[in-house]
Amino acid sequence: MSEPQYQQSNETPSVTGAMAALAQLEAAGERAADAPSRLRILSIEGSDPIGGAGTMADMKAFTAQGVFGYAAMTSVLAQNTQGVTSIVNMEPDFLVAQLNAVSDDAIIDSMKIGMLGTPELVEAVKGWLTALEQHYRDEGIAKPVVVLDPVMYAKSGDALLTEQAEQALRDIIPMADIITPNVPELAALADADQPAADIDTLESMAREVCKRYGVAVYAKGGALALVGGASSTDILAEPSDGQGEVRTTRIEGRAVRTHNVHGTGDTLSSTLAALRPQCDTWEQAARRAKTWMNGAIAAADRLHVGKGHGPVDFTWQHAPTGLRFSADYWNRVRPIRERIHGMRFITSMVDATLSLEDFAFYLHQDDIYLTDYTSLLALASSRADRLDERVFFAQAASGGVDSEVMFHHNWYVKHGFDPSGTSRSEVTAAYIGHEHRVADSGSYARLAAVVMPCFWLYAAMGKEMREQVRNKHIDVDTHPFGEWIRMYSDPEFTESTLREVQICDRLAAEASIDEYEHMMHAALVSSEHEFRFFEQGLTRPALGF
Ligand SMILES: Nc1ncnc2c1ncn2[C@@H]1O[C@H](COP(=O)(O)OP(=O)(O)O)[C@@H](O)[C@H]1O
Ligand SMILES: Cc1ncc(COP(=O)(O)OP(=O)(O)O)c(N)n1
Repeated sequence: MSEPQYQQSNETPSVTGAMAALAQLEAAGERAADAPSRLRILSIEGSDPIGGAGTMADMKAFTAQGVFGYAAMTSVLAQNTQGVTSIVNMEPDFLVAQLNAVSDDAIIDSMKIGMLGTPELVEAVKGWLTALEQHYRDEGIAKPVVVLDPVMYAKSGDALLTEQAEQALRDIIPMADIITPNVPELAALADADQPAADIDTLESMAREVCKRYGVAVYAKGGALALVGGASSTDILAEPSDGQGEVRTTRIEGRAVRTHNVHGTGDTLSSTLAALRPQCDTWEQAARRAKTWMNGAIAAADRLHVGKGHGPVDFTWQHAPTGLRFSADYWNRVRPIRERIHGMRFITSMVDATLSLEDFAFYLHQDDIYLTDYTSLLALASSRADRLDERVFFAQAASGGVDSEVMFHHNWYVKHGFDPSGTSRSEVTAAYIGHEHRVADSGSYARLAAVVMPCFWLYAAMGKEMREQVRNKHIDVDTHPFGEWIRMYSDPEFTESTLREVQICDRLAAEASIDEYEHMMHAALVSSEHEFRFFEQGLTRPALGF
């Protein structure tokens, strides 16, 4: 008997459909074995030794988008965040030699053309690009995407294009798939008297330039983001048919209040060049580029590069390097720390004017909180991936918290309070709720971070309050809240705090940027809850205490 044959006619449509789909997947798999793993994008640009604009920005933007970058340099600049001091333009033949070095050896999927400097350099690129496109047509190779950034000036006001080169630049524009002028460059291309001062004018200029040159225009509106409003909007204008009709789309983003925007235009253009081959439309590529750009600008202030307009952070999706999680947290939590240290509940504890009733209310809420906190420390122990950390959290859950609970109990007895029957306040419930939600994520790192402020903010406060009491020449042993202050300034508690912080640093160093930010968010929200927790001591709601 012969083997059964899989003949189409004998199978149901769903089976044949599945078989065809599987065959397609298998064929794609076979092809993938020969396909390049990365898109290959060329930057034709001038340099920037400070690393924020030009070739350097392009290379970093390419890497951030997961593509491989080639670079041919049109000019070498002495520039930094404060401006351009000197420019050496390449000999046109030498630029062509660089371009040929790339195109004779490798395939170019996409390119970003930026600063071209002189009419001769523009002509050199034009000649090389014409020959390349002809060669790709002859060989049946897909035409590379061409993004042309019509660089005319740096934000510092320095001219990056000679006057004579401007006409040559206009002549090369039709060779591009898209041009990416900023506000003044768009006005120059539209022959407008004034640069656009609002988004409607930017849109009509982009429409005009798109119509005039027959290419898509991505008008970068950074200059408008700086003049106010919460949003930063760019305009995408595309020829919508062959009859000169233009479709415009507003590409919206959040405005970032920063002066660190050196190289934003270069970076946006090279990001578009990297993303277009990965997207179906310019609009899709533009939205992805804008979103990424926004993250890079939002992280720019923390880079601390240069004295002028600093660059954006191309690596914003990576956890900070050289900056520990603990240092990052301590810096970011500063406003909350300052509010805690200056709040009346704390200052009146130090000068011993806090009423015993207010303190008793706070203490009892703390009792309620600690019950849950202990269970979270125990959970952290069970999740710990290292024995020493498992032991640390287990000990903190039993020994550490135990001493606080004992202190509370003794204090009630000494001062004649009976906390039984008091329920958890909304503030206490909210803090506990936050910690449990973070724990529910299942992440050990986030759990370690969410419980950290309860160690560190108390240790810092204990230390500072003890100093303040000493400065007032009050003996901490006779101070009405001295025992509480002593508990949190105790070397053993400080040591536990240090260990907990070290654990968070270790976990953060091994975390992805996403996990790092989750840890940071968990810790910062806990810190805000700490502030409210103290605050409720004075605003205490009636809970039957
Ligand atoms: N302060 C800002 N907040 C948000 N986005 C900005 C800001 N400044 C610039 N951008 C964005 O950066 C990109 C580059 O634009 P722009 O700064 O106008 O270019 P150029 O550097 O060529 O002047 C655009 O997407 C723009 O919207
Ligand atoms: C070599 C080089 N090319 C282009 C620019 C312009 O960069 P841009 O992104 O427009 O931002 P600013 O530098 O103007 O802030 C440049 N500066 N250098």
